[in-house]
Amino acid sequence: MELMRHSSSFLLPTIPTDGRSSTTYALVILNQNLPRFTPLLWKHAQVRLCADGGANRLYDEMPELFCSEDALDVRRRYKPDVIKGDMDSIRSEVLDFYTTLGTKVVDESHDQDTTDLHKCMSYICDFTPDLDKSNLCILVAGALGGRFDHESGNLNVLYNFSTTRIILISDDCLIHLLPKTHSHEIYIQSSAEGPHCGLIPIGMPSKRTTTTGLKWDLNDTEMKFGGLISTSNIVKGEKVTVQSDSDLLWTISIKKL
Ligand SMILES: Nc1ncnc2c1ncn2[C@@H]1O[C@H](COP(=O)(O)OP(=O)(O)OP(=O)(O)O)[C@@H](O)[C@H]1O
Ligand SMILES: Cc1ncc(C[n+]2csc(CCO)c2C)c(N)n1
Repeated sequence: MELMRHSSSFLLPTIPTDGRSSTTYALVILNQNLPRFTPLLWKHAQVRLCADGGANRLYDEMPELFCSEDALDVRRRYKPDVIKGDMDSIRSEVLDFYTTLGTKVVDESHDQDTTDLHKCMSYICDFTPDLDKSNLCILVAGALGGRFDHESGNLNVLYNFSTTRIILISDDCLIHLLPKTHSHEIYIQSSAEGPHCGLIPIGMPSKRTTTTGLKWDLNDTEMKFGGLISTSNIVKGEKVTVQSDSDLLWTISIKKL
């Protein structure tokens, strides 16, 4: 079975080069509290999108993260490449502001069956020919901690685009999918994340999951909703390994620095 490596290097000020081909990051900003480290994610990303009302968050909340600076200067500095969605949440002054700066706007108000995040994923996957997708990782800021229907829709996108690396991020934690097609090595950035973590079998039960590197490791253990799921687990060291017969969600806390 092929090995998949994971590392939250995007939480670090500079991404270490380890000899492997470097990751290309894309950033999607959602309509939910902007995580305090969004400027770091922005710096690492090569393409930046707002999902509809996510543009309001960028416009309103980015200046709050740079409170000693002029708000207009901050807004001009953080100009998204694309705003895409059904455009029922973005305010007209925000749309006008970014359109004038040259942001591309993709109005898909005709599609009322997919979420604005889903629309942004399709854009990154299908309409960014210049983006190197050989090692692409999509960071989604503001994906958790709000309405449960939206949170569930955001999780569903991990399954809709299960062959793409996607990381859902809030101020408190991150979540990504560990596909059953691979065994997984997760390198813990202990200055920025942990120790609390979880392995969640959403979608279907797992008959057998085996881990190393956790305080409560699983050893060919069954996990299912209605039975055992691994919450409030703790990472012990630098590396966690996971192998499972089911897709699992990996979640880990983000440290308040
Ligand atoms: N409260 C929330 N919690 C988590 N994610 C959210 C929340 N609100 C919005 N999002 C995410 O941000 C994206 C854009 O949000 P926006 O408010 O523009 O969506 P919407 O479809 O217009 O919402 P609504 O259901 O209120 O009409 C959504 O597709 C979703 O992924
Ligand atoms: C079964 C079903 N439930 C809800 C919606 C509504 N919906 C889902 S995504 C979306 C767009 C949000 O920007 C809307 C309105 C639907 N179409 N089908």
